[in-house]
Amino acid sequence: MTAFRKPVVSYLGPAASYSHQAVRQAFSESTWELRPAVTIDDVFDHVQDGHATAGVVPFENSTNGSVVFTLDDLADRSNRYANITITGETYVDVHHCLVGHKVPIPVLEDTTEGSGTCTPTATDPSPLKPRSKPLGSLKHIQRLYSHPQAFGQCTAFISTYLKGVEIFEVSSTSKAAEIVSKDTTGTWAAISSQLAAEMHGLDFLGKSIEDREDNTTRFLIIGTDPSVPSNWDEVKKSLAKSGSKSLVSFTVPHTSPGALADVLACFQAFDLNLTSINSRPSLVQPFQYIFFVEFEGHKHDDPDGRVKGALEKISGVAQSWRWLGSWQRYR
Ligand SMILES: O=C(O)C(=O)C[C@]1(C(=O)O)C=C[C@@H](O)C=C1
Repeated sequence: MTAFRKPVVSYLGPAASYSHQAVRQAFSESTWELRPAVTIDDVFDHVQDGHATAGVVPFENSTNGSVVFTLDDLADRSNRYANITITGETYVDVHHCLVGHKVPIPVLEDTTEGSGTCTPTATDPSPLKPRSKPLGSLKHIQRLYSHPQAFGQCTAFISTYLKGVEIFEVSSTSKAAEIVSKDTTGTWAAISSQLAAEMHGLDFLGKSIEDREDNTTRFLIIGTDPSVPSNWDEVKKSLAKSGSKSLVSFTVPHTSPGALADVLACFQAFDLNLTSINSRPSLVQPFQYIFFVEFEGHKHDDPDGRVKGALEKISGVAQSWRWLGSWQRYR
């Protein structure tokens, strides 16, 4: 008798990362094996090479913008991820904690919190006010670990209460908590989820330290099978209710004026509403770009042929282009 093996979905780990929350939201552990990967590149590799059926990767954050690691993999400059397509999306509300070790014996005169006001500078004349205060002294903190996206989401708290602290960018927020749990000096701290702190037995030095209360990250679900699913009729009903989105990447001839506008006009010509535009360097020539356009519409659920029409028109004006997927929208 052969044991039933669950299909694998890969995500940026270790456990208790925000990607872990996203994958648990979108995939049931009763039918899927949720497997942590070390980097976003690894998630793409595992899916492309068939070691995972699906992957979950962060795409954009409402406070700090695009996740460039994911865009770079989608740009696929060396044709490593030729079979990857986007099949879905999910959103996670992101509330960061500052975690580490409390000062063992608080110093009497150390009230630490300060005024909670950043000093205005020439480059930032009206700095953001942090939303929350530290839960105790931070004077002992010398190192701060987190994922670059998380640093970008907590700028007011960091610049107000952790000025001068050395910053260490690591592969995920849960990795940061894991690193800090091994600190024997008591002077390191991490920005991570509450769950990661609890998992590693760390103290809470701050809660809700993100700049904005509505801080949300959108994750994409990736796979390698662009064909229509077997339960297509059911899927179509959901698409009709919530709508759908598609993503294309393209390059344009950089010497011809208006080339980018020509591609954008293809969407306008077929009345397709754009939902996001991004770009990443092509790495072919300095200051040439790969563009990403996300729009409302689905390649396989396109009764009036608008998506088909736009894609055909794009192939006539772009230097190169690629459909990266169509999926049900959640927001
Ligand atoms: O570091 C994590 O916990 C992640 O899952 C990555 C990530 C990201 O890259 O955006 C996910 C959500 C938050 O925006 C911060 C970090």
